[in-house]
Amino acid sequence: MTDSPVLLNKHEVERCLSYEDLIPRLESVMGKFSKRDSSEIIQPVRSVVPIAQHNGFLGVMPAYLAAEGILCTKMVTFYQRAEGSSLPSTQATVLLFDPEHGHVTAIMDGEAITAKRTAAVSAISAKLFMPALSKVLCILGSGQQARSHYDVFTNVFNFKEVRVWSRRREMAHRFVNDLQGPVRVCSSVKEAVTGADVIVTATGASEPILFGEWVKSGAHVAAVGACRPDWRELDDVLMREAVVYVDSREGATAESGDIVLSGAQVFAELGEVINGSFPAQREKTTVFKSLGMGIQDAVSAKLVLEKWNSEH
Ligand SMILES: NC(=O)C1=CN([C@@H]2O[C@H](COP(=O)(O)OP(=O)(O)OC[C@H]3O[C@@H](n4cnc5c(N)ncnc54)[C@H](O)[C@@H]3O)[C@@H](O)[C@H]2O)C=CC1
Ligand SMILES: O=C(O)C1=NCCCC1
Repeated sequence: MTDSPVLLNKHEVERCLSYEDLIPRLESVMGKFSKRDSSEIIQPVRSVVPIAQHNGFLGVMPAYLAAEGILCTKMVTFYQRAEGSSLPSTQATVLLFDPEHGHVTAIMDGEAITAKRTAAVSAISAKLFMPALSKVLCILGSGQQARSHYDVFTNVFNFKEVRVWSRRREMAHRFVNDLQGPVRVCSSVKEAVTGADVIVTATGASEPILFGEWVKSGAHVAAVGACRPDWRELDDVLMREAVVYVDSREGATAESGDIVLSGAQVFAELGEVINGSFPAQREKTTVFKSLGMGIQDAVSAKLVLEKWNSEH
């Protein structure tokens, strides 16, 4: 008879997951993933089931990390909601298994994991690719990802100015009112991104909202939205002129409209830069196209369980 799985809600998961612990684990696992050693890591591309009647998708994201003894899957739904809807667009549950015997050891909220690990990975990309002496951060969008990106970027870096743009100005003001530090609300994407050193795109857009002609040469773009092969956040000019990094080449080819439809070449995976097999071209305009990976959820969930176990 095995023990019942530990059940952790969003509040507990949030409390048990710090960026300080998360960032080094994500760097390590993404470096290992990019070595493509299947005796160490197995992570297929996400399976996606469209729910066309309701503008949604179900994604299933399994991963096995043999050396760390982590067997995990996340189930995530993402829905294109009407502006101002009280329901989150991204909802998720993460299961951890005992890899030796196959039973479930923990069932936890995946919303907090998704928000934090995605923002932490973008922060890793910024650490590698943003211009030296970056002063201005710009966030496009005002939802869950915008908030987690604001939290980690202002924690890890020292920006002099933070700007936010959201489709409805009122939502940008609501976002800013919840924060401690000063943030400038901008009325257009062009105004928000002009002169910015780092731009985070975290919207539900399916057509380009960020145009290369507005982006300062040498800026770094962490592109988090547009996770379907026919969705875009960035235009062709930006995609073709920038040096493009991705989290996973297979994921990007299967899921990123910004890459597939622009015909942009992927220069390297983030893990390949972490490993030293490809350079970080910090002096050029760079795009990190993030789609999200099961291994990121797996190491995050393990951290949460370790912390929780240490307290009980
Ligand atoms: N790369 C990754 O690992 C992950 C990516 N995502 C993606 O990140 C994006 C943001 O996710 P959440 O913050 O959870 O969603 P959310 O619903 O909390 O926020 C979405 C934001 O996008 C804005 N928006 C929606 N449609 C828009 C449009 N057509 N044009 C401009 N702005 C628009 C909304 O006003 C809101 O500010 C989504 O595309 C989601 O699929 C989410 C989780 C992980
Ligand atoms: O990695 C994830 O988790 C997600 N990626 C894209 C969209 C929703 C969730």
